Amino acid sequence: MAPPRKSGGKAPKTNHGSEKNLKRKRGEDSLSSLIQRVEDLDLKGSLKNFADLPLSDPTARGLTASHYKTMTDIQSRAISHGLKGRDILGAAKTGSGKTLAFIVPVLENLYRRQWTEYDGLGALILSPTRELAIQIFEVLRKVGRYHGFSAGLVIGGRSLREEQDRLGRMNILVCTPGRILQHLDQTAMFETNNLQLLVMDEADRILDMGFQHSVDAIIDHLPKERQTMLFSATQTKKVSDLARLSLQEPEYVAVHEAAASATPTTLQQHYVVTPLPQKIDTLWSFIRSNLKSKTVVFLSSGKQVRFVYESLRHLQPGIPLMHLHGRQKQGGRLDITTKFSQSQHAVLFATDVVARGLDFPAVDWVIQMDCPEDADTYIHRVGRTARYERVGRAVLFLDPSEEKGMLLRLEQKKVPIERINIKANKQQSIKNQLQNMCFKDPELKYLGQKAFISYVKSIYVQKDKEVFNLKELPLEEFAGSLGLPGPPGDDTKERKNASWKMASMSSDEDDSDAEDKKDKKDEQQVRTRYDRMFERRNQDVLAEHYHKLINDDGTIVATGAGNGAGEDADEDADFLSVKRRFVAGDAGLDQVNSDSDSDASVAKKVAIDGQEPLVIDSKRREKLLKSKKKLLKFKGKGTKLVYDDDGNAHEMYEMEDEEDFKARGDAKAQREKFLEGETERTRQADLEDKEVARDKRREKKEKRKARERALADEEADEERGAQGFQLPYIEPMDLGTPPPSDPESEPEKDTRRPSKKVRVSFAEPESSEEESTYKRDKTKKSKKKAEPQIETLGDLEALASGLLG
Ligand SMILES: Nc1ncnc2c1ncn2[C@@H]1O[C@H](COP(=O)(O)OP(=O)(O)OP(=O)(O)O)[C@@H](O)[C@H]1O
Repeated sequence: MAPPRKSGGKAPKTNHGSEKNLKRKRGEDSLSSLIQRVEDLDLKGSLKNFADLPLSDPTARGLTASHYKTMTDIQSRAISHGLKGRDILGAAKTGSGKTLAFIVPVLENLYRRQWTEYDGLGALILSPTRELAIQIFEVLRKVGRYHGFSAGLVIGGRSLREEQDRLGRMNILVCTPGRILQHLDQTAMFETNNLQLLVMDEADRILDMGFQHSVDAIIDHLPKERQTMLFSATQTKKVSDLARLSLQEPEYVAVHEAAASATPTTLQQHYVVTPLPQKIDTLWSFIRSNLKSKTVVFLSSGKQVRFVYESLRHLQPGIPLMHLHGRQKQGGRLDITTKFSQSQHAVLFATDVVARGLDFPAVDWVIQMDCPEDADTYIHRVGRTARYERVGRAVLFLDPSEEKGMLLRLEQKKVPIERINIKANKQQSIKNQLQNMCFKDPELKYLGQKAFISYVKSIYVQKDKEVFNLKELPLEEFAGSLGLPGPPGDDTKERKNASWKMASMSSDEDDSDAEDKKDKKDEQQVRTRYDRMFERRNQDVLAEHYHKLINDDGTIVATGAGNGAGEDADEDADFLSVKRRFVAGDAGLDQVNSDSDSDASVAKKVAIDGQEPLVIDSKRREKLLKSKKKLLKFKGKGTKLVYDDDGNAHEMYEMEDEEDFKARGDAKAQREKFLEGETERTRQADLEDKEVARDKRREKKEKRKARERALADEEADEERGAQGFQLPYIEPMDLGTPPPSDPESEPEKDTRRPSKKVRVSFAEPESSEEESTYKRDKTKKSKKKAEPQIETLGDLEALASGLLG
């Protein structure tokens, strides 16, 4: 931040000028000395503290203010290379401080180039998830607070247009691949020609198949001559990846390569062998015995997460439960992330959307209820605990069929893990409660069915068949453990129970069979409200889907909807496909509105006014039949009627009686009189129309003027904001600001630059009081800067939007 200007009388012009020159000279000297120190930096030497590094004053102050003093291993090794502009492949254990290892070089390398907003985008930092991007942005904001760069967070969730307007002014962007690609393709003002640094956090994830297309397209937009830094706990060294990124003799900085384990030494890792049908009981028992802990539970899909969260929530374990998966709305995801971060005791059920990079403070346990797809995913998941020298514990649940294969994979990756057993007296079964709940609550049962199917699919699509073997899994018992009467679509099981029988009235049954109809009628009489709900909700729907998935012989068939484990794509559309069926009869329109419990999935015929019946075989058609307007087209043209004073209806143009007509006089005279009357009526109508048109023109003009006035006001506001008087997160600053402790040495403003250009900084907004003083007197500058009140990620989002503003 620029130090306060001296108040008081004006200094003589000549003195002022020479003072400025002096300051500029000092600034230039300190910059060239910094550049020299970086050149002289010995890459082999091991530095311990940030203070040992050749860093600019704003970065050094940012680090101190954020309480970073001693460097971690990866920081002391990677930052030196980064400062020298080398390409880096950085690999270090989870929670070991990789974020700072790239943030510091980003800030420093732009600083030494004296980067300003006129130079455009200088650094692009890519993250695979929005949550991680926000976290990186927060670190950047904290450490870079004394710099004058503009920084933005581009992760979607707001309109493209809003972001477009601000993107052109950014020096550093933290973003997710999809969103930035959208801008690169569509935002005219967004130039990357000048880009100096590209960073990929969780690089192996960004470079994998899921992001391949986006990343390749992004790289196409970037200049080849740039510094590239890739970081991950499980780093890629694939030559093909390095070629894709045009890395130039990258420095492989792998801190844990020589270490005995790939995971933090402060992390205790265990596994329990718990057959698939007992997993949920084991989880419940674990939660009940750890009510004073903070735990993350990983599951393989969003549907699993939802079901486990909802069902355990109903059972009220005595600790707050939260859930997070990719299909949730952005705002909700951020709220949960913040809430869990701030919680002391809580359980978060999550998919791998939180497996990488997220730095939740003080997590005690990581439970992997569903086996991770590979050892790398395991390492990232357990990395949510035991971060930066803290202790933590992790437990992996393995079905007996997964034990051998998974342990081998973990051993190959140097993950030390030991078996533990569950104390028999602590194990509780919630099977009966779940069955009860699913019976009473069709929504929950529906979630259970979806969870079951998504789990089966996730196992089926796993690549590592030595670990995942669907045939070995007791699926029937697994369904039972979720509170389901059997695997969705398993008719034999359901037929055992009379109350479930109606559920098997699937689309395969022949309605023309009179016997069958009678049976159904009888059964209908004993059906309960729940029975009807079950039929309506899910049995048929999921049964069909499940049949598509599983052949008669029990083997799995490819459905084309094979999503990867952990993928949360909603297949509801598939589930809800309804077979065409017709019911005889010509029920009236009312039938559409009647209770559709028993035949929601069955097509109906509806006759309208004796016309050819319409077949209702889809929701869309049923909706159509409820729309009066749309139905008109089936009703034929109406006739316009006029009513006399007695309320009798008449045709519009009824023929008059001839005698009556003659009695009124000569036909010619009558015609002329009629014409005269009509001419006068038309003239009057014309006058009225003109009046209305005039009013409309006037109104339009007034609106236009109001718009122009508002625009002019806005421009004036912007103008004021551009001078640092109004917009909250914008403040004019100089690059290369020397320490404020020495106000004399502040380099002068670069007078070559136009004075009204916007400079966006990491600096926090002034307090409102200070701000108003600031506005009143342009010459007085607030001496003190308020610390930002960033308590939640929501605040951070707001700040990010501010920075983008
Ligand atoms: N030099 C340091 N001194 C003190 N704390 C630090 C230091 N560097 C990082 N930390 C803290 O360590 C924690 C983990 O850092 P960070 O998130 O950068 O780890 P990471 O290596 O990126 O982890 P992951 O592999 O899970 O992404 C953070 O809370 C961070 O504030």
